[in-house]
Amino acid sequence: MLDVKAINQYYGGSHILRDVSFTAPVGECSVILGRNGVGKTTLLKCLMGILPIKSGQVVLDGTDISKLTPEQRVRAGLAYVPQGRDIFSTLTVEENILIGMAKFSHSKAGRVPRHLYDIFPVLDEMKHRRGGDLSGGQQQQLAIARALASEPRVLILDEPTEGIQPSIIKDIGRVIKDLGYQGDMAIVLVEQFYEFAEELADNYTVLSRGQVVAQGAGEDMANNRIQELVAI
Ligand SMILES: Nc1ncnc2c1ncn2[C@@H]1O[C@H](COP(=O)(O)OP(=O)(O)OP(=O)(O)O)[C@@H](O)[C@H]1O
Repeated sequence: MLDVKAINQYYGGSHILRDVSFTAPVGECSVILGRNGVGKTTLLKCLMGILPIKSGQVVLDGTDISKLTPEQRVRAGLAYVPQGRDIFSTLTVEENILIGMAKFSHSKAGRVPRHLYDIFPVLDEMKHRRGGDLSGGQQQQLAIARALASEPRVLILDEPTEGIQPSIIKDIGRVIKDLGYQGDMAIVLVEQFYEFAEELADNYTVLSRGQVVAQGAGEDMANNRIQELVAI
């Protein structure tokens, strides 16, 4: 379980995140919603240690990881699929996935586990192609496979549907749902595509101007009119 406790973050003098707290239980998809610029990506970067926090705590399975470097957090069990995907375009699909396994010993880190290609068959077909030659949707699948290759306890996804065609959005939704059902990782999903978020959410947190303004169970999102809070 990931426990985020009263995080505060600043860019220079601008107070971007204000006492943001939420819990992401294992086996659940925890959705973070909010309009453009409210601080969602900043929050994820703080969870990963890419940006420092001024105060608050990030607690993974009871251990405070707030002071760890991003690399140490990956070793501790966090995996991050950034907005824009950050695929290495000159490396092959297989090499991109292997980068996600860098935390493992040499013997294990050299081969892509079969189940990742079973989850994303298109990556198996294209494993010798360069990452840069893939479509946007295929790159998103590759970025998720690379994150899963580290066998995370917490999978953190920043807008995985952005710029992706509907058929691949469906595939990605199915994968996220299945990962939740497996029950061995917590999923944190930042998403602007409301219907996709509502479909997957076990619980939700809405941010506005860096603050939590609504929180609850995914099944209550419609009744609580959450879409109105995030409509652009
Ligand atoms: N490096 C930076 N320096 C200064 N301000 C920044 C920086 N990065 C982001 N900001 C500002 O911080 C605020 C939060 O940005 P952030 O990218 O976290 O929002 P977001 O909710 O993820 O938005 P989007 O949905 O557009 O990705 C915005 O006002 C943004 O302009």
